[in-house]
Amino acid sequence: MLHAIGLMSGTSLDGVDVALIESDGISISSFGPTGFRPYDDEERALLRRALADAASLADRKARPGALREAEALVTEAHAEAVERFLAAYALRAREVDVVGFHGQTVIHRPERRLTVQIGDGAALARRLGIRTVHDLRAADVAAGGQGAPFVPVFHQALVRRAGLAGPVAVLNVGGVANVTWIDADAPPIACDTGPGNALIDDFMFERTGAGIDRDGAAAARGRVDPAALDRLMAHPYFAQRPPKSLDRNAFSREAVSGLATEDGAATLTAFTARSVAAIIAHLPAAPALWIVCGGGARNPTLLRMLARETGADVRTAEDFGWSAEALEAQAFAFLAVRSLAGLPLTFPTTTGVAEPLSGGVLAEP
Ligand SMILES: Nc1ncnc2c1ncn2[C@@H]1O[C@H](COP(=O)(O)OP(=O)(O)OP(=O)(O)O)[C@@H](O)[C@H]1O
Ligand SMILES: CC(=O)N[C@H]1[C@@H]2OC[C@@H](O2)[C@@H](O)[C@@H]1O[C@H](C)C(=O)O
Repeated sequence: MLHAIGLMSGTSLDGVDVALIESDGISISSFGPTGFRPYDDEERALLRRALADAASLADRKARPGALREAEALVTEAHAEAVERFLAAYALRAREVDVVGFHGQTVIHRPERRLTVQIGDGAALARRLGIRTVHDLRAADVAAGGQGAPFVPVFHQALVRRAGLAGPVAVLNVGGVANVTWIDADAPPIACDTGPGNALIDDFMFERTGAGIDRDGAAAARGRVDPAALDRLMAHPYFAQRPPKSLDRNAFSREAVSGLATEDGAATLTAFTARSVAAIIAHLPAAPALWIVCGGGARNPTLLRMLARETGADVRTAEDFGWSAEALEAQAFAFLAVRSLAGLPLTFPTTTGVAEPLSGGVLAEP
């Protein structure tokens, strides 16, 4: 068993999640503490500029425009996050066997065999004095895979550890939503389902300056506009069979631009719920249980809409003693251990690679 720290900075641009686990990459022997290092408004603005400057990237090593400055910020923020975490829990770097460093996705175009997560893994390893596995998505995309989602193999370990009979769906609602369908020991089936919180966050940022509909309060007061929801659901992505994945900015919120803020929030929240339910038609069997993780698990309005749209039992990661917020960081700790062991990170049924494939680049301190 190794002590591994996982680091995730996701598409919501809210900050760096940190988690410590003990695992051999197959089972999880213990969950350690978790941490979070938020981005401040200035850092988030720089990351948004970097996302915009990355839209035209063709060379995954190029760092035009704000990307070089943003990569330095991402590396520094992750280093600070780990250093504060170690200090908070009186841990020493030599007690950590490996760090799994996802970095910050700035562009994801698997159809062009291009995915870029900024963050300097070699610099982070040197700064922390800990072996660091980074650039975890590159091998999958280079092999023709979707390059996402990567959490399914960890979801499967969680479901197995909880002794849950399948079929169970584990749904991560981050900026983008992704689902893992798990039944017994069959390979997990997974894909991005559609929008998670990103459209809601961006809409609320535009209308109120706060990049969140906290507790789904605005959506709860609003009314879903059926015509706008139908327009949103007409996107061809929902008819595609898995494996499939998304860039954060894959969907437009133009359909709700004419709605009042609360009705727009309600309609975008319903869009997330209905697009999640649309994946059921592409699964071997409808899950009777959905376990929601990611920040969206904190949105009761979304959870209510998910239960209505799926017709299933919708619970949260916390209901099972998991950490909704830190689960992705835990996953990248698990994936880093698997990378060191040469175990597969992705599968034909999760990203569409031809064979189970390992990945990640190891940087020694
Ligand atoms: N109390 C809350 N009420 C409503 N939404 C919330 C709440 N707390 C968090 N969120 C949502 O969760 C988001 C952060 O979730 P999370 O950290 O899972 O995203 P992420 O990991 O960056 O995304 P991704 O998994 O796509 O990379 C916030 O941007 C916000 O939209
Ligand atoms: C390219 C990329 O960073 N994709 C993210 C994004 O955020 C959620 C969803 O889209 C998922 O596909 C993925 O992250 C999670 C951690 C994953 O790979 O499982």
